[in-house]
Parts: sequence; structure tokens; C-alpha cells
Amino acid sequence: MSDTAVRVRELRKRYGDVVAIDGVDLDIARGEVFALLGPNGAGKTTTVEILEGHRRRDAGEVSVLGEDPGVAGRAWRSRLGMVLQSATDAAEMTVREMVHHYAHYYPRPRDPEHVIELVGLTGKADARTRNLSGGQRRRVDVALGVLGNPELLFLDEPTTGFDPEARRQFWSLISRLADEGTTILLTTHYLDEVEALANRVGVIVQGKVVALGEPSTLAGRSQAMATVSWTTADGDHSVKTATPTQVVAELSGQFDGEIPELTVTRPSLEDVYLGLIGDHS
Ligand SMILES: Nc1ncnc2c1ncn2[C@@H]1O[C@H](COP(=O)(O)OP(=O)(O)OP(=O)(O)O)[C@@H](O)[C@H]1O
Repeated sequence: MSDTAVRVRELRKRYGDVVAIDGVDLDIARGEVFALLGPNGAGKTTTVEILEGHRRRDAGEVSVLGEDPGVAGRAWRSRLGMVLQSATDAAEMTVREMVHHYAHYYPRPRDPEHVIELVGLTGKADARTRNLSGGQRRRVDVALGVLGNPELLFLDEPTTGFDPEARRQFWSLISRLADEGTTILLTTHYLDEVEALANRVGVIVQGKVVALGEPSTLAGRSQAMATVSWTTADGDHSVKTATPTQVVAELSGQFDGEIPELTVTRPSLEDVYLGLIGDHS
């Protein structure tokens, strides 16, 4: 079995005059959690839909779990899990009925009761899905996405509408799936989600990948200048420096004890991301 889950070369897609994907290359290894970031309309969903076999490409090579999604059949599809951007229709069925029902579609499903517990819906298992809140309904989507025990899971903005606690629970679910070896392709607008979950991140702007790397080192982040800040009776001070340890050592000689309100920061992933988007738009 190949170590590569997803391989994309020179992918192109237009909608009429709109160039949605403009020569994307992408490699995702098996077992990796890969995040696609980008502003609205950048081409993330189109890319994911092509990888899922839901949309035809105009040009380029695509291989997902060793097959071309444009022609692959049902056996291939059963190895994928999907949480699409648009939520599953609300229904008269209860959560339990729905999860048990969909389990029949897969050759080797997870235990439906275990999945309900995994997504934190045990207390709502007998509620009709139309009576669930937006965030709870999204958890049903996630339950259906992981039900088939997928080798590769697509998550398109999975935590939109989640409250902070639900997002944390979801993150631990994703980490568990990743630990079990599931490859995950995530699109999101939440930078903290990327930092918490992703091994690697690709930033896509106007249909092109403009940066690729680990969240901690993306676009030279780890080598970027640090900012040392502190406060005195004169007011707030800050210095940008490549040698923050030295600055702090010098400052500590000037103060008797603690340096007031000392902080040392490097650019956040959000700073780096906004810089990348600004440079390419
Ligand atoms: N079915 C369609 N018909 C015509 N144009 C489309 C269609 N789907 C997407 N587009 C256009 O293609 C471009 C890429 O859209 P896409 O949905 O892939 O972006 P995205 O990165 O997923 O955005 P978002 O973060 O808003 O979900 C946008 O300019 C969009 O308007």
C-alpha cells in the first residue's frame, strides 16, 4: 500500500469565466492531518469536491487512495468519509435511528452506539434530528462521516456553529481518529483549529497554493523576529529582535526583580496567514 493518500498535480477547474483552481499541486501522506486554509472563494471546497469525486476537473492528475476520483467506483467511495459544508437535511428520524440506518451502507461500519458517544450525542440519541440545535446537527454530520470507518476523512468547515466546548470535544475526536491512523483533510477558517489539529497546512489564494508547511514553521514563522514588550512608569515599550533572550538578559539588569509585564511573542499563525493573503490578493 502506498504511503500517499492524496496526490494532485497541476489541477485546474473553471466555472465559466471564473478560474476556481489554477494549477494546484498537493501531496498528503497516509495518517496525516492536513488543513487547507484560504479566504472565501479561494477554491478549497472545489478542490475537496474534486478529490471526493463529486466534481469533474478540467485538467490535472488526481489520485486519492490510489484511484482517480473521476472514475473510481463504490468500493473506493466506501473507504472515504465526508463531512460536507452543507449539513445533512434535518429529518423526523432520531439521531439513533439515523446513525443505525446509515451504518448499513458501509461494508465495515463502526458500532453506531459508539459513534453516537464519540460525537457527544448520547444525551440526544432519541431526539429527532429536526429538533437539534445547529451545532448538534453538525455533530450528526460528523457521526455520519466517521461511521464507515474511513481511511480518509474529508472535513469541510466541520466546526462552524459549534460552541467552544463542542469544538474542544470535536478536536479530541479528530485527534483520536488521527491516532488510529485515519488520514484527514480539513478545511477551516479557524487558525486555532489548524494549530491544534494539523500536521501540515496549505494556504490557497485565488486557486493557487501560496504556502505549504507545518503550522509552527509556515512561511518562515519560526525564524521571524520576536517582540519583547514590557512596561515602566514612562509607559509601554516593545522591541523587535532576532535575539530575544539577549534583550531579556539586558533588561533584567535594569530592573530590581521582575521585569514589569514582560512578554516575548512571535507572529501567530493568524499573523502569518493574513500576511500571506495580503501579499497574494
Ligand atoms: N457551482 C459553481 N458555479 C460557479 N462558480 C462557482 C461554483 N462553485 C464555486 N464557484 C466559484 O469558484 C470559486 C472558488 O469557490 P470555492 O467554493 O471552491 O471556494 P472556497 O475556498 O471553498 O470558499 P469558502 O471559504 O467561502 O467556502 C469562487 O469564486 C466561487 O464563486
